Amino acid sequence: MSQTLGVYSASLSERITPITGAFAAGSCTHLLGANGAGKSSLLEILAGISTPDSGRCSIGNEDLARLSLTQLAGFRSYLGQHSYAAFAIPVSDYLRFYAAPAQPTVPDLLEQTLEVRHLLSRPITALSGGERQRVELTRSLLQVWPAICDGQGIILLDEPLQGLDVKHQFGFLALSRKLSGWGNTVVLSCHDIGLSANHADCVWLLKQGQLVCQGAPREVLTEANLYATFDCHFAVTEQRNFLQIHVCDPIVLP
Ligand SMILES: Nc1ncnc2c1ncn2[C@@H]1O[C@H](COP(=O)(O)OP(=O)(O)OP(=O)(O)O)[C@@H](O)[C@H]1O
Repeated sequence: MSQTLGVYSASLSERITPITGAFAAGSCTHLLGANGAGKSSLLEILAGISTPDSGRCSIGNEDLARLSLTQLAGFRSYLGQHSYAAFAIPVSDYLRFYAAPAQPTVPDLLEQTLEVRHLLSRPITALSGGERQRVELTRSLLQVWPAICDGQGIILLDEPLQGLDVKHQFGFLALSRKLSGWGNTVVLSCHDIGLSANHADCVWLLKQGQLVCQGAPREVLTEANLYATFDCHFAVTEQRNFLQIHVCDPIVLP
């Protein structure tokens, strides 16, 4: 089954107005927009956690609503913004609890990127914010790792970079591209426009629950589109094949 994700006129009361679009299998899409723009709400709809009031979602040729949670759990990972364990269990137990039966240990690729091995014996509640986020990212990918290895995974991540230091941010963005390169569908939300400009195959700009535009970063991340989305003036330049995006007009307080 191809794992292209589609939304057709999907809306969620006062959070998302009807949105239509597709996230291609094998692509890494970043959702960008101001606070409250609807990024988390859209991810919840795509994950099957929130049911749209109207419209529908599809995975390949299947209607998302027709898939059971057990079926989804085999290939779809979702990491919310506040997915934190509340109990002081060791990281190793936490990861083992969620891991796919066929992949009980952390694969080398995840370890190289997220570096959680030295944290395994520590209580999860005693980690720093960024360390916990690395454990949560590991957990969410470990859960569907066999499907990811087959290029059949759907990976939905709400602000995966939150709390990560620079090295782990870049490492994780490289990992996201690698996993989408294997055929998986990756959709994540991000607040760093400059990083998304250079690490996404596709970006969606959202504002007040609406899709402003979507497409390849170089086509979509124009000064006009960014102003329309964020109400800030941006300067977009290119250096050594990298897009550089800065706010160029400071917001003047009264
Ligand atoms: N559970 C909820 N019930 C009702 N409204 C909600 C709920 N969660 C979010 N909202 C509202 O829906 C709108 C979209 O919120 P959402 O969390 O999707 O935005 P976001 O783009 O992810 O924002 P942020 O960047 O701050 O995380 C906001 O107006 C928010 O107040």
